[in-house]
Amino acid sequence: MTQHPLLVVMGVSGSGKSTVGAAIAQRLQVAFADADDFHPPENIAKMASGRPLDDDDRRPWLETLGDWLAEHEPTGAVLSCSALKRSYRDLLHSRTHGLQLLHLSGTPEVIEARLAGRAGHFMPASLLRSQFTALEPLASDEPGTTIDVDQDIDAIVDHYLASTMARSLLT
Ligand SMILES: Nc1ncnc2c1ncn2[C@@H]1O[C@H](COP(=O)(O)OP(=O)(O)O)[C@@H](O)[C@H]1O
Ligand SMILES: O=C(O)[C@H](O)[C@@H](O)[C@H](O)[C@H](O)COP(=O)(O)O
Repeated sequence: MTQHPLLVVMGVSGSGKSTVGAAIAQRLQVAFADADDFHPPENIAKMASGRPLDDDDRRPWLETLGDWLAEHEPTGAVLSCSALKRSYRDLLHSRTHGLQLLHLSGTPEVIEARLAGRAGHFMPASLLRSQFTALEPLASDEPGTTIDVDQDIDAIVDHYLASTMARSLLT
């Protein structure tokens, strides 16, 4: 692990990005942000009305997120962000150095059950199918780790921290 890790926790809605991202940031003692809090009101209204975002809706949001990450390079940070497509992740990389990714991966069944149990969020569970359609899992040339979300939160965090520690010992 680099001294000041810069990490995006990615995945579809309900995969646990906010929960796991905040827990990793706490363990690493670095800043945390949730990309949901950077959506303009139009994006929130669109999702809340049951319509998925498209590339044009997401571009300015991703640019803002890339700038947030770049600002936090000196101290390290964790950002939970869907980052569903390779092109979105490439945009974040283009504004940063040394960005790592953690993909929280799960079956539609497991994640649907999580969304059903989550209250008070603007994102309707009906959009989950479109999230899986858009999702492009990490490719082998992308710097990151994929972890199955069908385990408890502490296990996911421990697995991630152990895997990055092991990788840093090998480099
Ligand atoms: N590993 C897990 N095991 C059980 N419940 C989880 C796990 N990860 C997240 N949750 C719960 O699932 C719901 C969705 O998690 P959340 O962090 O909001 O996902 P996202 O930010 O990806 O939409 C929340 O109610 C959260 O408490
Ligand atoms: O790119 C998108 O379509 C959105 O970012 C989406 O993926 C995200 O999931 C929503 O903002 C809901 O927020 P949660 O992921 O917290 O459900």
